[in-house]
Amino acid sequence: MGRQPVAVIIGMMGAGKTRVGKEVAQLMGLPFADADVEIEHEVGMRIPDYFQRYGEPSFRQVESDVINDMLHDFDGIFALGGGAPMTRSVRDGLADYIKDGGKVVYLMADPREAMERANRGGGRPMLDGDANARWKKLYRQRDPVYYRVANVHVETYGQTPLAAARKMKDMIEERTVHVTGTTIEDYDVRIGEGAMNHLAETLGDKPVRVALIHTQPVQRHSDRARTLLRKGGYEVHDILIPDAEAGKAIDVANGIWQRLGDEGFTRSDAIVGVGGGAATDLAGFVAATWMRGIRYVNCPTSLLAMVDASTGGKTGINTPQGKNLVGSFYTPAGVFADLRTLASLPNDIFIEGLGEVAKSGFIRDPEILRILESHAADLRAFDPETFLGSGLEDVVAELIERTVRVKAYHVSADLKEAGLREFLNYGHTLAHAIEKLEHFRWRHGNAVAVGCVYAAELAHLLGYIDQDLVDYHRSLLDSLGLPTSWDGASFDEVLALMHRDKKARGNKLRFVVLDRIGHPVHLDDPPADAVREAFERIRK
Ligand SMILES: NC(=O)c1ccc[n+]([C@@H]2O[C@H](COP(=O)([O-])OP(=O)(O)OC[C@H]3O[C@@H](n4cnc5c(N)ncnc54)[C@H](O)[C@@H]3O)[C@@H](O)[C@H]2O)c1
Ligand SMILES: O=C(O)C(=O)C[C@@H](O)[C@H](O)[C@H](O)COP(=O)(O)O
Repeated sequence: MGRQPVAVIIGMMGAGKTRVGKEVAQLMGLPFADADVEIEHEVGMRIPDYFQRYGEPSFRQVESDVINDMLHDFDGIFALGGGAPMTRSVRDGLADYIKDGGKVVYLMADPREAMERANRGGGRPMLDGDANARWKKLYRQRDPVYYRVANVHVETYGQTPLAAARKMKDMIEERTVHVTGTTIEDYDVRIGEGAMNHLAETLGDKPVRVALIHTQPVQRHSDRARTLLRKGGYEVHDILIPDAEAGKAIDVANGIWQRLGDEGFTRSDAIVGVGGGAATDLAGFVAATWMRGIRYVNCPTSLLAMVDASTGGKTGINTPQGKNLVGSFYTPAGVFADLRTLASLPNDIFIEGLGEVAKSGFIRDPEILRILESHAADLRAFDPETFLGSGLEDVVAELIERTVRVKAYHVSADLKEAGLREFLNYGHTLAHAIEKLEHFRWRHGNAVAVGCVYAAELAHLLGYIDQDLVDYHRSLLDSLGLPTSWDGASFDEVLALMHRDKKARGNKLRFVVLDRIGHPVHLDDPPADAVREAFERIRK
């Protein structure tokens, strides 16, 4: 692929495409180009003169040629004239550009303001005659086309050009993973600063009430969600739940069911979960069970929830007998991994999330492992206060996107975990036992790190992998600040809990092991002595 614009801006005359586009280019340190200026350069005269001399069809042909050339030969921010997307060949060019990863941004300004600005400027052949009436007619024709053609929609009502440009920059830089599947409605995982801005657009206009489920440590992020929801016109019902695993409990779910009943939640209302994986697991569980299922959206705020828990539809609670023993597969309508929320995430909880990131590298995407290796020291030193705008932010965004893609790959093909999805459970057979035996004082991602080393030892004992790969598990996880050993209980206690793992069948244990990096396999009913010996090897 050659050069292509970082973003193409479309929208009505007067929406501010040039003004805002120039600001965006400056913020991103990129060149800016305006299609109309390029056309004037090409034809050697001003556009009104060209229109008058040769007419609109000839102008549209030149416009299309110039734009399609620029789509392959310009690598900055490119603003198009208001009428350009109405030409078929321009739309085709933009569709190909999107397929190659391009961003076509519909700049949606307040129509009244845009109309006034367009009429003030003059020199617009399309507005000859009654300018207001012409503008309104064009708006009615063009708005639905812009909306369809664009893959990024930036609403700037009442904002200054700089504020609009900042918002557009965030949205251009956003990454999206599309989750599909034959048994689910598709949804997007949006990753970026400001990703939460998509809340209302994703919930749509059906819900009247929205239950905003969150924990206390993420209060400032749920406050932002509440503001966005209120702006979207919803009646917001704030539901504070106990933090971390204490929130994943039947009495918490029961308390929320009572509130939803008392506060009149119907099937068309919705739930938004804001917080770490425990909060999003619980929010999803309540959504799955209330009236047998209502719409929900996750706003994960921990790294672990962003890369794993918020996506894929495993919802649930713990019981006194073990981790996640009650729950359902119920997919969200959208997931917003807003990187701004990481600016309050404590270092140890960030590092914990790297456990699931590494797991995804081991089972599917070796590039994740390479990124982890080359940025281990910076990742380990994660500081929420300096994170946003730092070089590390891009690295973390890339890791989140890649890990979510690994998750999407498995859940799209096998939502209900008939086989393939079990690979996401690499390291979890032991991890869940550790969490339970440690009374949930051990963080999930830390337990998964130890569990991956255990699975590697088991695989090595049974001849699947060599010692080097076991050592690599230890050295990589250790370099990230993750634990690789545990000695908190007897083998018999661990074994009893591993038999309650959801992969177990009858009296037989079932593990996921690797036979090489990126290639997991199922291990059914392994020899008892290997199961025990692998455990001895992860003890301190
Ligand atoms: N459903 C799934 O597919 C899936 C996948 C992986 C993990 N999980 C579950 O997710 C849970 C682990 O998630 P977790 O690691 O996020 O733990 P967590 O939800 O317990 O959150 C960890 C702590 O960090 C706080 N926190 C979260 N975001 C914060 C922020 N931005 N600023 C300040 N504090 C913040 C939380 O309030 C909590 O105190 C486990 O229950 C695990 O079983 C589920
Ligand atoms: O999505 C999955 O499937 C996973 O197994 C992802 C795991 O990382 C996650 O911890 C999940 O909650 C484990 O689920 P469980 O079914 O083993 O309870």
